[in-house]
Amino acid sequence: MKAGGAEPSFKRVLLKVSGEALMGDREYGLDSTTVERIAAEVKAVVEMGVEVCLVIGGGNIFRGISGAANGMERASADYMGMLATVINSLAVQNALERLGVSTRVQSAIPMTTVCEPYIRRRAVRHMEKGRVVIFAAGTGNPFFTTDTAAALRASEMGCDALLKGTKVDGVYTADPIKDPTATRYEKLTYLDVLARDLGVMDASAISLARESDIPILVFSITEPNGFANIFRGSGRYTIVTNR
Ligand SMILES: Nc1ncnc2c1ncn2[C@@H]1O[C@H](COP(=O)(O)OP(=O)(O)OP(=O)(O)O)[C@@H](O)[C@H]1O
Ligand SMILES: O=c1ccn([C@@H]2O[C@H](COP(=O)(O)O)[C@@H](O)[C@H]2O)c(=O)[nH]1
Repeated sequence: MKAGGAEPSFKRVLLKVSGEALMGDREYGLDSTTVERIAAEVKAVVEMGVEVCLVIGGGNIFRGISGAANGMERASADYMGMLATVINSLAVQNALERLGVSTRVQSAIPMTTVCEPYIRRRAVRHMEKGRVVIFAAGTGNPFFTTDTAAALRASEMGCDALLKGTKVDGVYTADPIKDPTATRYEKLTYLDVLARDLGVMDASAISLARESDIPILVFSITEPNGFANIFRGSGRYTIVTNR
């Protein structure tokens, strides 16, 4: 499947959805209309013949760093954040299955009465069978983020691209939500993102994607069809690669 006109074909991709994007206009938690819209876009992309796996953030429920700022031990707070991503993953799984999309949730923190534990070879097999695999609980380790989990799972699954769906439509010279004068890049290298300290994704995720040579496409998932349009050749995104 072609993405972005002149971009290479993507057969298997990992979509990272920020937790905050699942809030819609709410201040906290999940907006069911937004979850259903994103699920419908994932279904459309699967129907184009693309193998899709997902990592969902937890920022709409809990971030470890906020717990630590309020005096909690950081590792415990991070485990709470990881559990938040499991809640989001189950919500997205449910929305996909209501649309008839076959899915599996695999958690990096084993909770076998709720979902499968993460087993790499099993996840690959699910994807080969056309199932959407949702990787929950981040990396399973505190002090990391779901961006790093996304780069890790994309590497392990042999994905052709990591698509980061967030609230902004690409990478900017500064955070566009805080700085209205920030300008948008069309294309960057991993080293540019690291050297210019562009905060759209954490440095460990960028470094891992760089090592695995997996292009990162940053796009707005709050924009209707933001994800599906990338595969229709009409998507708006910033692409981060080695060159
Ligand atoms: N240079 C930059 N270019 C674009 N966005 C930036 C930049 N610097 C900071 N940002 C901010 O980074 C955010 C992307 O992170 P995002 O909100 O997706 O967080 P996350 O940790 O991936 O997910 P969650 O919402 O689950 O915490 C954007 O919404 C944007 O406001
Ligand atoms: O590998 C990981 C992934 C996540 N966490 C914790 O979860 C929250 C939510 O993830 P976001 O990436 O911020 O959406 C994060 O703030 C961490 O507290 C983790 O510890 N390890």
